[in-house]
Amino acid sequence: MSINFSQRSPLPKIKNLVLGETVGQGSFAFVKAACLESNPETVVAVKFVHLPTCVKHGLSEKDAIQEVVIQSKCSDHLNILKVIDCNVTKNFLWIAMEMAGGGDLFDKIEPDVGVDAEVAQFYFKQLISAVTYLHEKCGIAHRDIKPENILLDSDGNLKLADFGLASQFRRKDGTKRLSSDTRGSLPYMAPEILHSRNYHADLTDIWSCGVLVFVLLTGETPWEQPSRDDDQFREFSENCGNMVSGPWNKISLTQLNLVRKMLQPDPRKRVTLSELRTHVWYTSLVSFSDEGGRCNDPQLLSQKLLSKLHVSLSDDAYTQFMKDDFCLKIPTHTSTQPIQSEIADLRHDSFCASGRLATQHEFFGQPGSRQASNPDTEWTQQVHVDMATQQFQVNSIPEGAFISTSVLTKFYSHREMSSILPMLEYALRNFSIPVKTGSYETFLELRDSHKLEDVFPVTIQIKTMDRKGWFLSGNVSLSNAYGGLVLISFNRRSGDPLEWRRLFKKVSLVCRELVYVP
Ligand SMILES: Nc1ncnc2c1ncn2[C@@H]1O[C@H](COP(=O)(O)OP(=O)(O)OP(=O)(O)O)[C@@H](O)[C@H]1O
Repeated sequence: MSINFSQRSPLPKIKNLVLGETVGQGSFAFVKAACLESNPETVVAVKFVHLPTCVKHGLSEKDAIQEVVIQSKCSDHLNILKVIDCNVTKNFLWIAMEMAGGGDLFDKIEPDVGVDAEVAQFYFKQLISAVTYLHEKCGIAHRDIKPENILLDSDGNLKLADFGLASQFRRKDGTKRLSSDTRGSLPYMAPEILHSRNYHADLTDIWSCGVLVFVLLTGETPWEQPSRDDDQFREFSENCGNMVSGPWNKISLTQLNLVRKMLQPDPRKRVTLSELRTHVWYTSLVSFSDEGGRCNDPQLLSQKLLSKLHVSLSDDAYTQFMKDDFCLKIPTHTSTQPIQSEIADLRHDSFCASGRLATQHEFFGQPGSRQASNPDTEWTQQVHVDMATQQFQVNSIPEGAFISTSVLTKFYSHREMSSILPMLEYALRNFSIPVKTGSYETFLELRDSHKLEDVFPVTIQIKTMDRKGWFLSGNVSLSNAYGGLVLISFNRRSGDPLEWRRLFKKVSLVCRELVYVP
């Protein structure tokens, strides 16, 4: 799905708000930072849902509005993304929400590794707290709990978002309504959704939380779908959940016991939320949070997150990778697959253009940037404390790391565009991602037709199939950043985020000469 909303419809004006940079884009919507006209310190996020695109893909305007109505009803919890205001205009539904300054949770999960166990515990506690509030106070089941629908605030607290599939399972008189539709994302979906005629939607949320904890602890989903056609799920069912091989090996006993109770295929035997809240993983304190479960040491949390995030650019990794993966171009299960009909070329992204890249760090002001007075030291500090840069470092994590406010699938380059573009093009093409040759020449043409400082950002669209055969799309965006560096950012739009990060890591390794490592 290739959408350029800006070319199709101009953005509506929103009273009292000044729109800033684009902070994210999904299949139907994009999100911009905005601040109050009267108080620029107050920053919010505004999501613009493009209604014609929704309708084109079978989602009615009413469905899109219903999502906001439900989310507004349950906005009174620390771990649920707050809706502030919304309205419908000719082409857009806009929703002003609290800004999730820490970006997406999925972006902080290392594929095949997961996150630090204490970080997993912290997010498990916050998620169970949010789901308890949703079920017990609001009578609403989320029905699409997965890392892609979880954002973080700038202190790293979890914010459950995307209520597009949520439904009211408890009636006003307290009785429960059964569900019968097949909704959700297959790897996170409870088996009864596929196999039973009627089921309790709230119980399926507990299953999805179990899969999510599994992903946090291992960096992969336990199966593709909860059906007997899936080898992993069949093995799990045949062994009554007693799994010790593969990714299950990475989980310690206490957590394994917990995950198995949540992944109980019989919903009547599945652990309840109140039982989960008595589990030691829920009751014991996390070193970087207060009694209320809120993060009180974001720096420690960032360091713990970073301790698992690593992109190796070493000679060994490079040689091994070139030998095993890259030049062989083995199709089926080892690499991405082309979608032949679409060949991406380099484009000027007028929508995100803002001259020099205004990053969220600047928008909000981050530790280290406020006090810095010398522009040279300012950019070095910014780049060096950015989690994205630190993931390439082999040694210690420097003091001052902060929860990254934008995607981690990015690197800075100190090289010229004449080196960057051909190398990126070479890497992408060798991962079977169709990109037109001659992107540097295209860049020069674009530069001639724009003012030099206005040519950025330029983007290359990516549409491919991941190694499991699922659609994966997004773009690689090149912007001018601090100190003359070029920021190369891989922005996922749809598909498995773990696969997206795998792709980013491989491209970074192949293009390692481009990557700026302090
Ligand atoms: N409140 C927010 N604060 C900061 N960033 C946000 C916020 N809401 C969304 N984003 C960013 O925008 C991206 C796209 O938003 P979202 O996933 O809601 O769009 P969508 O089109 O509804 O998604 P989908 O493709 O799942 O249907 C998110 O991945 C996230 O990076």
